[in-house]
Amino acid sequence: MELRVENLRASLGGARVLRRLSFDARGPSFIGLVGPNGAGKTTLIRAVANLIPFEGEISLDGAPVDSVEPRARAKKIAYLAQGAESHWPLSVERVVALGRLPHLEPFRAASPADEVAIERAMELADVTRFRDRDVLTLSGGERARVLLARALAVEAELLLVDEPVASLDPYHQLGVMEVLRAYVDQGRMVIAVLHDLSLAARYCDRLILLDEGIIRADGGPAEVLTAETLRSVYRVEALIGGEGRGFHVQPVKRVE
Ligand SMILES: Nc1ncnc2c1ncn2[C@@H]1O[C@H](COP(=O)(O)OP(=O)(O)OP(=O)(O)O)[C@@H](O)[C@H]1O
Repeated sequence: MELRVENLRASLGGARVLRRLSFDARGPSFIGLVGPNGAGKTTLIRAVANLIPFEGEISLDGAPVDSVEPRARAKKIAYLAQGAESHWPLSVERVVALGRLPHLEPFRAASPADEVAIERAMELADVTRFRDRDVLTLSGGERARVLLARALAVEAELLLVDEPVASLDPYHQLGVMEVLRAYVDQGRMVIAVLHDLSLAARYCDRLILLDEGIIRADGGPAEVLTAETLRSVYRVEALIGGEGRGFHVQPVKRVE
């Protein structure tokens, strides 16, 4: 899978949110999209999912995303929105099964491959024990994992997730990062919007740091999360240490 973003621009409500943004990503890759509030992270992944109008080019394996037939696109790209909610009183299993919709032939029941994907996704997101529960009766963090399972069940080559760990306890934050890592290690691409810089650095192959609609840094976690970028982009002094899975960033003071 190859993703190319070339000269991407997008405006929302008359305001320019993304300004001439370009990057390429290839092969199995776990990309963390980081940056301060309002930087344009959600807008960028919504553009990649072809959910908002944009100028410039976004292509997947050479095909512009806006030219791909919607059902084919829904199989190739899964998107989990920030704070996504479930509004209907469906069982957990039914909600996760919705992730298979792009794969279903009209008026056909789920195939064995669909069943396997649904079971696997529930297992990965640690929600199998809730399978018969009404999703509306779950806690916020449990529901967030069900919605992640729905996105995993798509088995898309590109998974876009917006703040997937925001409402989770530490155990499940690590669990979700491991699940996303494993998804990439199966040969797919994940782009995750993350505010927890330590988690981002420890699990992602690459970080793209956005600020005011432009890419301010792009590279390995230690290259991107320097004292200088944390000061100039996030406006914080931070303690940075460790490497690999031990890498950590601890913001300690605001810079005015
Ligand atoms: N419909 C809209 N009309 C006007 N401005 C908008 C609209 N939607 C988003 N914006 C603005 O676009 C900018 C980028 O928003 P976006 O949601 O992409 O940021 P973000 O980096 O994901 O932020 P956060 O970390 O706070 O979720 C923000 O300043 C936001 O206020």
